[in-house]
Amino acid sequence: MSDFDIPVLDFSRFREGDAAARAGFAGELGRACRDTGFFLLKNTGILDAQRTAMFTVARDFFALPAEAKEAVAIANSPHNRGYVAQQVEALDPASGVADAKEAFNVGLDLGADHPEVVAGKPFRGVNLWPAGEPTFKAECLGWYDACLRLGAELHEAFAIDLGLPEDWFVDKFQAPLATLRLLRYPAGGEGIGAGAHSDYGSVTLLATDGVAGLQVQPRALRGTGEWLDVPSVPGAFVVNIGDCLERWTNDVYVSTPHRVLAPKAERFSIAFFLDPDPDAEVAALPTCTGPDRPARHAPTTGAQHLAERLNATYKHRS
Ligand SMILES: O=C(O)CCC(=O)C(=O)O
Ligand SMILES: [Fe+2]
Repeated sequence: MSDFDIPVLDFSRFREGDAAARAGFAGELGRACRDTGFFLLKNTGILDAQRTAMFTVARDFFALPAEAKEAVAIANSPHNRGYVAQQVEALDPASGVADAKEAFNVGLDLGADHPEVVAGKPFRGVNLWPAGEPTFKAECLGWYDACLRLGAELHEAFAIDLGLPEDWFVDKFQAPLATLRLLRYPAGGEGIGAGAHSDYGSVTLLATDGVAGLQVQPRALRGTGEWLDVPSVPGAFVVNIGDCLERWTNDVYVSTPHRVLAPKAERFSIAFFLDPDPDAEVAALPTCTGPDRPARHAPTTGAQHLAERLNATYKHRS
């Protein structure tokens, strides 16, 4: 396997396999996380029917009149939820080009009377929902839960690969900072779909409709101006490591820059960004540090890390 491979991993080996199969899966996963930080994950247990329904409601949402979408604009939420119109966000601000995509964010679904919402805890707030769209809300929350479970199981495999107890991450993902993001890239091939960036969280689970456009820049290509197309396998998730897990693993796992070209045909994708609990300590893992590898980053928390990454100008790696 070279730096250029985006391997396809079979999650049923981990979920249904014996200890040896689970260890084998974890080893392959670990290699992908160290090399490219991107892999495809098939046989996740999420049914095609649920995936189809999710894409259908996303398509219907973006087809609503602009006023209906603006009524749930992210500007109305202090907690990173709601609708983002085209040309509003620039994931690569240094490029001077805004993203052609539009998006809708859903966070952990807490009621207005939840103690952490009442207390005004950062990122803890109510979701914004378009009026009269109960199916939209139900599918979004169903997808959110399915991704949360899958993300938690993946962290068991990360723990095995990293030489930690299998349940090491469990108490760090009890009520995590996770964001579901529906994305629509308009047809036409103008500008950039989503500018070059790395993701902020621990891991991202991405479902796409198969329309090409997503590209990654593994370490070996940095500075060359060359990008690698991410292949599409029907039903499989594109999974990538984000900055939080890179930091947690003391840079053993890699959070790889990626971008989305403006597609010729309309393109939809459903991203799920999984960050740990707000108060979870994110400090270099004991198995990723040693005399030859001192901790490279100061300890932080889930909420602090996310706030810094959302507020800061995006990082530029040389
Ligand atoms: O839509 C995609 O394929 C990727 C989107 C992405 O990278 C992001 O929103 O962080
Ligand atoms: Fe991304």
